[in-house]
Amino acid sequence: MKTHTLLMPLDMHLHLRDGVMLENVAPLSAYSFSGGLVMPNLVPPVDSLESLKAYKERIMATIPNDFFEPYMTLFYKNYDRKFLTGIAEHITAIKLYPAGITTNSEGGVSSFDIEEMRETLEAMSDLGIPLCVHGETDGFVMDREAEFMSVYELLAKNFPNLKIIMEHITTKAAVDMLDKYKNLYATITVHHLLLTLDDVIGGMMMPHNFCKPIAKRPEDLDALLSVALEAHPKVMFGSDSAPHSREKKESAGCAAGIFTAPIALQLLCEIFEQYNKLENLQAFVSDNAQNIYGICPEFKEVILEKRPFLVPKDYNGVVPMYSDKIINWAIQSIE
Ligand SMILES: NC(=O)N[C@@H](CC(=O)O)C(=O)O
Ligand SMILES: [Zn+2]
Ligand SMILES: [Zn+2]
Repeated sequence: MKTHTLLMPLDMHLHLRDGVMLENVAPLSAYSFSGGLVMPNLVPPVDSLESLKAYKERIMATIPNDFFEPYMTLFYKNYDRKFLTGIAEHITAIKLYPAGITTNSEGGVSSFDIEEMRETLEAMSDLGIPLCVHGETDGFVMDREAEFMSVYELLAKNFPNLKIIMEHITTKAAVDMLDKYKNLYATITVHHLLLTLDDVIGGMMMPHNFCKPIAKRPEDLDALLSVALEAHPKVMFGSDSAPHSREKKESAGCAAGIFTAPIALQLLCEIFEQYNKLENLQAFVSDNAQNIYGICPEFKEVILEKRPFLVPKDYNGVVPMYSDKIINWAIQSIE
């Protein structure tokens, strides 16, 4: 049987939620990943040292028997230097959301006035805290990410020593930015390596393929594949696994977010094998992130095997992408 081994897989964009949902999904990530960058968009957002520490403890309590590092993030506000100096050692990044643009982002940034942000972003540069960004404007839905490129350029030029991570990129426009500014990086999800808008609304409407940013055009998918399959050193895997209850997904007013954490590595193997690029998957799912963030995850070895795997209908009521469908790779063992 064909197998493929991955060492210390990392998921550098992960929603673990809170409460019962946290208890349900955190063990699924902890099973197959060494660590993940945990998003701060709880209600209310994680925006203080107290709430950050308490959230990390609640995460750790759900995974008593697994080695899994929750790399914590703080919800971006125009924090002052003193506050940032005190919190720097407790966080891996700060996550910026434009106000109202995605799930639980109401308290985000409503104006990208560089002068208003200068103190915070200069302090982050000096302290070596990366800035992760959900990069969408409030324009027409298919153009939101491309329109946001001017904001990335403004940030990259004004803060040349700030590491800026374009989160969950979905367009050729974003891919083209990677080689233009030395301080711009990106995460790519597994679903954006598989889906276009057709898979969301091209036939029957598919709520479990609906997320922000929405999947785009075939040429965008090709651009994402080109950098992911080569494991371009400035891109890394971030699932953006974003669980919502079945009720919130299968309803009028479907919540944005695709739940992929438990099937992400299997799907990545399938994609990379299909394009004969399995040898680059290790860099995409771990090595690049280690270099970009300067992190050293705990040892974990995940052996995957090529065999039909029926994706569960749901995980305690949370429906994954490709629910009840057969995919071609499965997890064989983990050490
Ligand atoms: N990606 C999504 O569609 N949803 C995410 C938020 C986000 O990452 O934008 C969520 O928290 O549900
Ligand atoms: Zn986002
Ligand atoms: Zn997200």
